[in-house]
Amino acid sequence: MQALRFLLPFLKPYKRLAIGALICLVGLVIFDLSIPRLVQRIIDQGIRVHDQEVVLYTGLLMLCISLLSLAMAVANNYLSVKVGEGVARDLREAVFLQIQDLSFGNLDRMQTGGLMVRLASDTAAVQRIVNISLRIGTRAPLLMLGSLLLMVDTSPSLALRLLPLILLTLAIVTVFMLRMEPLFLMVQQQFDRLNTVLQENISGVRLIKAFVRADHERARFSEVNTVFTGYSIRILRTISTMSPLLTLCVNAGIVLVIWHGGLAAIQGELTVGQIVAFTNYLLTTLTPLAMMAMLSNAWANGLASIRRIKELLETVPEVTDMATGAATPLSALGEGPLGVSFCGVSFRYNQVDPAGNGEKGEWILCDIDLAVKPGSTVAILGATGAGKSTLINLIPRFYDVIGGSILVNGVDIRELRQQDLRALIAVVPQETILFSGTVADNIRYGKPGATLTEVETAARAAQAHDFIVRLPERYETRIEERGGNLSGGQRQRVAIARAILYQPRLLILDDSTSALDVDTEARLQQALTQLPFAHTSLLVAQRVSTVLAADSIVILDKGRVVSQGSHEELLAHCSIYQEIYASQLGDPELSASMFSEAVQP
Ligand SMILES: Nc1ncnc2c1ncn2[C@@H]1O[C@H](COP(=O)(O)OP(=O)(O)OP(=O)(O)O)[C@@H](O)[C@H]1O
Repeated sequence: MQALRFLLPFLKPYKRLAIGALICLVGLVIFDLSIPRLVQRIIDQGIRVHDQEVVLYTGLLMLCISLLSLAMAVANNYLSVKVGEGVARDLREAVFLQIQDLSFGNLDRMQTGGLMVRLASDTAAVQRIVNISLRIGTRAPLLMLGSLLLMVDTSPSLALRLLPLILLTLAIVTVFMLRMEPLFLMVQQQFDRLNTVLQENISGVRLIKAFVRADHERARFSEVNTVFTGYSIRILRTISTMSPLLTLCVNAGIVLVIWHGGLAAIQGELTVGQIVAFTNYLLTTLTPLAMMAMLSNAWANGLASIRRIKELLETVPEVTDMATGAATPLSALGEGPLGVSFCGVSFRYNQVDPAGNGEKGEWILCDIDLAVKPGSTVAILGATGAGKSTLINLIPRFYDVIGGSILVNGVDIRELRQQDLRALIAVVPQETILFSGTVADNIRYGKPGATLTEVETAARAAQAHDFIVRLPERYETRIEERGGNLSGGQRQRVAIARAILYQPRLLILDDSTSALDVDTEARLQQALTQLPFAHTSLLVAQRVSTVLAADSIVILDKGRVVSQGSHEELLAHCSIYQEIYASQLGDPELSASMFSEAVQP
């Protein structure tokens, strides 16, 4: 019932088509049920009394009904397929949009494989269930009910004798359906796992080869595959036990009808036509029951899919906007580069524990106070795992702070609509993401209307132009999936060009120059200071060379700000900075010249 309630809004736009399909179906059932009655008439009022006219006219009537049945069946199929496809398309879109709407925190807990299954297989399973419901799924119970009534009408005493057998068949089907539902659910879960492993293997195939882990991955896949196959076999075994049992019930029914009916006919209580009609009605009672049991596969599958889609669509994004109208308008931020203030910010992942077992993540950021002046360049330096990416991910509200607040130009970011806030910021993430398409398309991603000159200017600033013009088709060269035909450093520069072209008021580079050589990085840093639009820059880095030219460097250690100042101030007073500096660039004295080179315009 819950599943139906969930599906109703998706069915609403196709109400007329669905009603049309059901009307055809009712017509079809009426025609189906009329045939045995006409057969009875041919036998009793035609063949038995040698009345050719009755045989001829009734035969013709049956032919007309068959043709009408055919037309109804075609119309019913056409309409139900349209409804099923339409509902599936709308569901796919809803799932897709929901995935887009979910916050990073929600997505962290969902596996990509599972989401792909939701989008592809689950929506297809719902399409099947809608399609089936408008066809055989409704036709079968209607036929059964009609046949039962007509059996009683034909011979109440014979119908009464057959009642135990019909109830037994119903019980068998119910037991099998109940047994199969959890099995189908398990099959779907295993299918999710199978997809996840497969997807990880496809995306990580280079790594697997490099570490010679093919055997390990084969074993992992084989394990999931075996479990999946095991459940599938259990389902097939259950179905193959049920089929002969149902056939036995149908055959037993026919024997009972012929036996009791035959005796009644000898005593003149029943006609031959009535026995034939009764046998037909018995078949149209029991056969749909068997069909429904077979369809229980699709039903259970579809219901499990609906449950999973429902769960996904009902997931509340962890980061939400204030109610419409209550959000602060962007105009409150004024013009020009953004200033960012962290006021006592604390954060941990898994603050919302989906399992409800009270386990929450460790604190990743503790009591961060930090001010980034508008128009300045601030670098965040720290060891791996210090919380640098986490810190900058809080600014565009990829995650919401748990303690404290973040202000942008004096406005708490939670008062801004996520879309508005993000439109002011360009983030170059640590892991470069490129889409398949041309180099120019990728650079234009945030500003689709940009001219080629604008694209080139951004690429020059990102130190990408030189390598792009050496590509076979320059800016029109196609980038393969995930940038497979570019080097790591080239990918990073395309991603930086994309952010520059966007002309954000706050530019965040999350360790996105890590694959560049020191010279290229220095040129890039230089170019970033001369961008033709007013902006604030936040640079996350592990390398000291990346942060030398920043106005201010923040040292983050184990989620806390341990020091902040210019390169010279930190070199003089901050022991962690001195250590990082010495480990990466050697003797501070010797490297002083490098610093002056980096900051020279
Ligand atoms: N999505 C996540 N879910 C749970 N924990 C996370 C997540 N992302 C990061 N962490 C944890 O948060 C801590 C800080 O990670 P973060 O990526 O912010 O560090 P970082 O300083 O940027 O490190 P690196 O320089 O290696 O990128 C790590 O212990 C990491 O395991």
